[in-house]
Amino acid sequence: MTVLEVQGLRRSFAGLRAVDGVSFGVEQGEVVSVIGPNGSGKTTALNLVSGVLRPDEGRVLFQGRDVTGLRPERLAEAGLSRTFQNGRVFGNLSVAENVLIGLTPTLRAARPLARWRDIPVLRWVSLLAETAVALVDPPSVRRELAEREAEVESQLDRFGDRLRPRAEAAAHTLSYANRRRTEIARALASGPALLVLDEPTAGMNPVETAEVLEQLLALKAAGQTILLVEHKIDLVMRLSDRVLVLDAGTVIASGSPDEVRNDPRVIEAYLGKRRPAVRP
Ligand SMILES: Nc1ncnc2c1ncn2[C@@H]1O[C@H](COP(=O)(O)OP(=O)(O)OP(=O)(O)O)[C@@H](O)[C@H]1O
Repeated sequence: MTVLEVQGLRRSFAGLRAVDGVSFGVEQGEVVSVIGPNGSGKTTALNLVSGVLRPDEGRVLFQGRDVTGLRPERLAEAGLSRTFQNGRVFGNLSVAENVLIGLTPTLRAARPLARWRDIPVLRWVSLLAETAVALVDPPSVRRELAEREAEVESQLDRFGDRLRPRAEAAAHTLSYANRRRTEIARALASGPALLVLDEPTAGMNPVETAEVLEQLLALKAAGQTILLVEHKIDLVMRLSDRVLVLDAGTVIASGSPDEVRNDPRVIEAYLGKRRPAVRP
């Protein structure tokens, strides 16, 4: 089954074509990586897929549904979760609370009338209902949150000694690598059909990178569908089923890691701009 289908995406910034007619698909259980030199449009492409930016042209189909232009929170509810290049966490909340927030799209009792949020006239009714539920704290909400705590625990366990002992620590006290782990745990908490990761190992040392690679391989083995932007080519080659290479906003090559590694256009794009990225 095709989880994500991107058709002819375009997005310009002040005349600069950051993404210029990009099309690709992600099948269920696949890991697809997007690579390319700096400024080639990778993050913009992820932003278009995950609703952070609206495309000037093109369509995004998620699980067969046209979701072009939907906001990120609606996409999260539909099953598309993402992380950001710079590791966004809520600094004053604990690690466990950050992960709990990732479960918001799955809450039912705590978010009555959530589906009315997109209807301008009824939006306030939905907000009022959520506030009332928060103030009254009915047993159904307590039960739901207690159930969700088990999910938070299991996400923290995924990162073992790195996050488990720090569950109650404020996120601003974490190392950079642990913030990235917290962000991944938060994105996974809702059980997304598609996990979108923007440079999950950015700023990590080789040991930390190897650890994240193992965790991503475990996720892949468990059947998680992943779309990934990453500069670390060794990680991309080990993890990906397919690799998409962007240059100047267009797809210049796509295929298995081996096909892409040996593609002359890819070698040229990298050697012209970032010498050590691709090893022939
Ligand atoms: N909000 C923006 N406003 C103006 N220009 C932008 C904006 N976002 C991206 N760009 C430009 O679009 C082009 C593509 O940027 P993008 O961040 O998508 O590339 P990238 O491949 O992710 O780069 P990197 O590997 O450095 O993260 C770049 O020239 C960038 O300067």
